[in-house]
Amino acid sequence: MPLKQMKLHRLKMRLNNPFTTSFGSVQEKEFFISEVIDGDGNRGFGESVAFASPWYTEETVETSLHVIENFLIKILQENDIQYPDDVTQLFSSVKRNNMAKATLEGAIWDLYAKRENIPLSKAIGGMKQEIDVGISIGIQPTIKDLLKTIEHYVQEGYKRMKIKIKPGHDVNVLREVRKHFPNTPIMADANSAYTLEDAEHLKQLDNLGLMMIEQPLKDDEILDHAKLQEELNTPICLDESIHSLTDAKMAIQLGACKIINIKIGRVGGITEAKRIHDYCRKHDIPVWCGGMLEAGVGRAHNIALTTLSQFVMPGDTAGSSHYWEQDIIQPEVSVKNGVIKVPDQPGIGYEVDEEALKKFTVDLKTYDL
Ligand SMILES: O=C(O)CCC(=O)c1ccccc1C(=O)O
Ligand SMILES: [Mg+2]
Repeated sequence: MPLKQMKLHRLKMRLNNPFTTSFGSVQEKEFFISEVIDGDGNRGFGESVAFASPWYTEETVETSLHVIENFLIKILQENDIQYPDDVTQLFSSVKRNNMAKATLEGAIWDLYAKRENIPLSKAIGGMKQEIDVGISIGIQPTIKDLLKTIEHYVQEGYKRMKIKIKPGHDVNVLREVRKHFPNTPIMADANSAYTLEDAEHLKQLDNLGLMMIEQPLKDDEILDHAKLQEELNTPICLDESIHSLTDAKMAIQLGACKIINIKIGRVGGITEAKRIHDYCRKHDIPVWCGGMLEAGVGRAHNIALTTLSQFVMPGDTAGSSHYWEQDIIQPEVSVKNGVIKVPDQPGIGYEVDEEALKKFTVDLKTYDL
């Protein structure tokens, strides 16, 4: 692929509502839109997902920029890319920093699909024309607020409700939720807030009919997750623990989880996400696509990934308007009855709205490739 230039648009956008997890709240979001341009004037887009502080993984907006500018761009300048999969191999000389890598790799995948004149979903081997999505609900000020919020999203048709939990705000809350919504598919996400010593307490979740509990323990506690899964009937789903196919293999073979949440940024790009997907498919492990409060470009990548066959559970890719007053793509991502229609235009299948992009841009850097 004749890559000519990479642009890094730094955007600042404000979420409609603060999003609260066991680790704190996010409302202002700074991130990068990567734009790779070829010799024929095609443009591919990617989006970075690291937050301002390293609460989710060790990466931040600033570490992403540091790694992209000083290492990853050089690799693209010094090597020819035949196929997007090459990028993962080339970037492997840089350890971890997966979100930085995925920022550039995603743009190259979009460019590749546009050059081939096919949707990104087809370029990666996806077959679905529609995908099912659920919604992730942050910690609310009161149980009453939470119940009202859930009611709203049940009415909108989202396919499952993900409720954030933390110590002191878990079994009690979920019991109440289950009482009001006896038949709604519900899951919980702890974002690493517990230790194995909480096993007895977490066992109380077993009679609430949850689809799964996501990431109860620390990201590197794969062994402890295996011990916890032995105690729990509720399936464990891993999020923060899975940075690579190697992590996924270890987690599955040790019995640390029964379900995996795949996030493109966390695993270093679409190619690695596909490899994890393929392994899970072979081993009958259901997967679903997680979210990082993305703007439209990242959302479009998640939609394409979710068209792969082993994404058998609703993901976190809610509609644009749930997050943003104005998104940066046209049309915005819309969800009807918990379903997104997969776009059939080339590449990510949504147009980047140049005016919106400009409006939210606080810095722009250009690198010749
Ligand atoms: O709606 C979304 O994009 C996902 C929301 C979410 O749960 C989340 C948001 C930011 C960081 C981590 C997580 C998570 O899945 O743990
Ligand atoms: Mg999670």
